[in-house]
Amino acid sequence: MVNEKLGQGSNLAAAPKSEMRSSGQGDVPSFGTGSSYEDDVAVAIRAVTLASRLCQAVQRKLLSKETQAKADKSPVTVADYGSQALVSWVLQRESLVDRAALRFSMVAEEDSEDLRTEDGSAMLERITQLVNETIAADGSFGPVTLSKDDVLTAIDRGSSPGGPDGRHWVLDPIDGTRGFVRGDQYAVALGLLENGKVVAGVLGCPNLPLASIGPNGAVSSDKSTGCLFAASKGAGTTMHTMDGSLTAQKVHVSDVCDSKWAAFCESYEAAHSKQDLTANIARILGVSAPPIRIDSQCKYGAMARGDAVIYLRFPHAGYREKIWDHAAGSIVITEAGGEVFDAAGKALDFSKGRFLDLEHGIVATNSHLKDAVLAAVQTAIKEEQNVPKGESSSHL
Ligand SMILES: Nc1ncnc2c1ncn2[C@@H]1O[C@H](COP(=O)(O)O)[C@@H](OP(=O)(O)O)[C@H]1O
Ligand SMILES: [Mg+2]
Repeated sequence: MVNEKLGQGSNLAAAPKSEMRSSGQGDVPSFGTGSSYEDDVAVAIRAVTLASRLCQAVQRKLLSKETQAKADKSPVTVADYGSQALVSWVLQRESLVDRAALRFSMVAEEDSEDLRTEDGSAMLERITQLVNETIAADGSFGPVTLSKDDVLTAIDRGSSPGGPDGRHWVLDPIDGTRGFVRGDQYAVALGLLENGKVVAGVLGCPNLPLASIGPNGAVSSDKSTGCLFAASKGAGTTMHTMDGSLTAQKVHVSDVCDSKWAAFCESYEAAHSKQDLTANIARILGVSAPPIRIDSQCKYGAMARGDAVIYLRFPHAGYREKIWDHAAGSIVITEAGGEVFDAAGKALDFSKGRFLDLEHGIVATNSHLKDAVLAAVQTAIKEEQNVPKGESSSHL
């Protein structure tokens, strides 16, 4: 639900920080709410926008040689590394004039180990070229060229363990790698933790339609794509167009009170979330709309503007959630008026290091539906536990 205009935007990444702070007639919108994280959000928008451009360029000409398998078999692309290098480089660069310079810490998904091997050297070359092309095309950073070592160093700045104290940037350079490789949805997700709490978050969603992807969205004639969501504690959530061409708007979660009308979203990949369990939760709630299945934290962005009313995520046994998969997305939801919690109804705890420590599953919805959704989740989990192995609880 888009309900309030905030500021003008045209070229988010290209403007110097001083202009980003202004609310005057410059190219870039002020986040403009008097938030104490205004500067952090402005820098994060700049970093995420630049990284998203690199990802867009790679996705356009995705070549099979640009993917390689990680030890855990998930696909990793040149863009994953390039995105992390760029975000890290922008944050570090801005932090040099920032009071937090000495405490710079980033918890990020990738590390450079594979790139430091002989096999990784061609890929490192390509990443360095892409990073430099992206910086040059932006034009606002002056004549700067990163060496391969600079790129490796920037990537490895993401190795912080995080934890309960101090400030930590939390980055997923490409969330939804599978969607990215498939040519579908993905997000560049950057959050900021302060003493274990998420205080700011920016989600770049280059392929997300500006129009709703909810049950009624198909009627829109607006087929343009590319959204960026920005949130900080106490300041709400705004949606910007990725190219900055339209006015940034404040967004709010849906205020649907009857779960019968509440569309829900979930992972596209069945391997990431138990779709028989979520189907049963939907059945208990009386939801009739089919699930909206998309990759990445784009789900959080879409929900923050009301496309879906519920987000359900129930990984298969043994999976441990990482903080970068939810930090930015969770504040985008909570600042848009929603709630994010686990199957016990507890808020997510980002203070435990690189992993989330939670009671099975992640759920988001509005405050009207929290109790009903939580009750349905707990019922469905109990039913699932009573079902003999091999049978689906949704058939009960
Ligand atoms: N077996 C599994 N169960 C749950 N989540 C998984 C998973 N394997 C990978 N993931 C996580 O799911 C994320 C994508 O979320 P979604 O399913 O919402 O698109 C992945 O992010 P990356 O693509 O950044 O690795 C990864 O962290
Ligand atoms: Mg991820």
